[in-house]
Amino acid sequence: MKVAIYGATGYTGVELLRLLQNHPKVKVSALISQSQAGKRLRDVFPFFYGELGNLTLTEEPKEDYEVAFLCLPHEGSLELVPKLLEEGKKVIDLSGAYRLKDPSLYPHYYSFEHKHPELLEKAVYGLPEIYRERIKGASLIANPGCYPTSVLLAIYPLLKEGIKIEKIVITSLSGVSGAGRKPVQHFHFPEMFGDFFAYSLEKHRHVPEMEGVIKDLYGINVPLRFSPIVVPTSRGMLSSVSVFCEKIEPRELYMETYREEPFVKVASEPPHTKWVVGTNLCFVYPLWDHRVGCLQVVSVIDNLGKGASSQAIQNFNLMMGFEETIGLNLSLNFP
Ligand SMILES: NC(=O)C1=CN([C@@H]2O[C@H](COP(=O)(O)OP(=O)(O)OC[C@H]3O[C@@H](n4cnc5c(N)ncnc54)[C@H](OP(=O)(O)O)[C@@H]3O)[C@@H](O)[C@H]2O)C=CC1
Ligand SMILES: CC(=O)N[C@@H](CCC(=O)OP(=O)(O)O)C(=O)O
Repeated sequence: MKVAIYGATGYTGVELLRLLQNHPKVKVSALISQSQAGKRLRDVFPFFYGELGNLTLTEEPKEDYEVAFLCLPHEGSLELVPKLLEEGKKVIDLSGAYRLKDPSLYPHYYSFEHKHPELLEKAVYGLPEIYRERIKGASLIANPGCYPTSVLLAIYPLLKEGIKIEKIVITSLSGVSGAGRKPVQHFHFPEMFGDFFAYSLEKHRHVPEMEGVIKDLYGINVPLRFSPIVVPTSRGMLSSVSVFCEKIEPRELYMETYREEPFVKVASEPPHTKWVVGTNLCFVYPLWDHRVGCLQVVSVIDNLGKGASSQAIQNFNLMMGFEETIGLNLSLNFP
């Protein structure tokens, strides 16, 4: 299966290439790059060698291919998706440009008018543990954001079971690679090293993304309080999700929900990000707090893995009718 990567030199693009190198059904046939066009991949990233390293980055694809992975800023994907679909390509978009169903949310949360609202209905939200069947028939996948992946997997058993929920309070910690490769002053090494801080407390585009899935599964809106925090590590994400809900004994429900899932594991102690970095795994750890009377769920993922590129490959496998786990049997670096 020939694939093209758009935005090949960004963080999610490079991670995708790292993983696709070992995918037995994939041949990367086009690497699209604006900033590095004309160079070989190995000239930009010496750790890619062999056939892949010798591929030249180009502004437009030179060879035909069947599936496009878009590792672009939201605005870039917004423009490109309709064109690729018209050409008959299947598209996996890692940006947020097609994640929300309601186009009227885009000006507020993304600062642009959505020019292709008809495609929002067509796009399938690519969280396999929830939408596996829809993904299999899709031609456009909106790959989820990293925070929503960690949070939705932490609460999915409750939504599926119809547990009565009053409100959800989320605190999520992310490594700096979540912000992408483009330099920004407050992520500059001397400022970020030894520092961590909350941001976007009043408005983050992942709130309507999570709310949309909750409404779809659960039928009603649930108030969400979301606090993202960036910490001075490169990769990894930990979400602590407090769910004010009817009293439950969560362990069996979580074990039952995820028993057959290859990538979601129920931990028996609070999980670490070092358990997942470099992999497509998510660990969830549910705990009923008898004192406050709420459920706390801690989840960990790699923001560039299950939060982006390896999840995109899981979606690709499903879309193409391959076994869901191929190319994703990944080992991590511990410690
Ligand atoms: N980082 C993360 O943890 C996650 C990111 N995402 C989403 O995935 C997408 C890619 O993210 P990520 O790889 O981190 O981003 P990066 O900033 O690291 O890379 C994006 C790449 O897109 C290309 N590009 C094309 N046009 C532009 C432009 N106008 N401005 C900047 N870059 C441009 C560039 O590559 P080139 O020059 O080669 O064309 C750039 O390196 C984004 O939409 C992001 O929101 C989703 C989940 C997690
Ligand atoms: C640390 C950091 O800045 N993280 C990013 C999340 C990246 C991600 O998942 O995002 P998209 O929705 O952009 O695809 C942020 O909060 O904007």
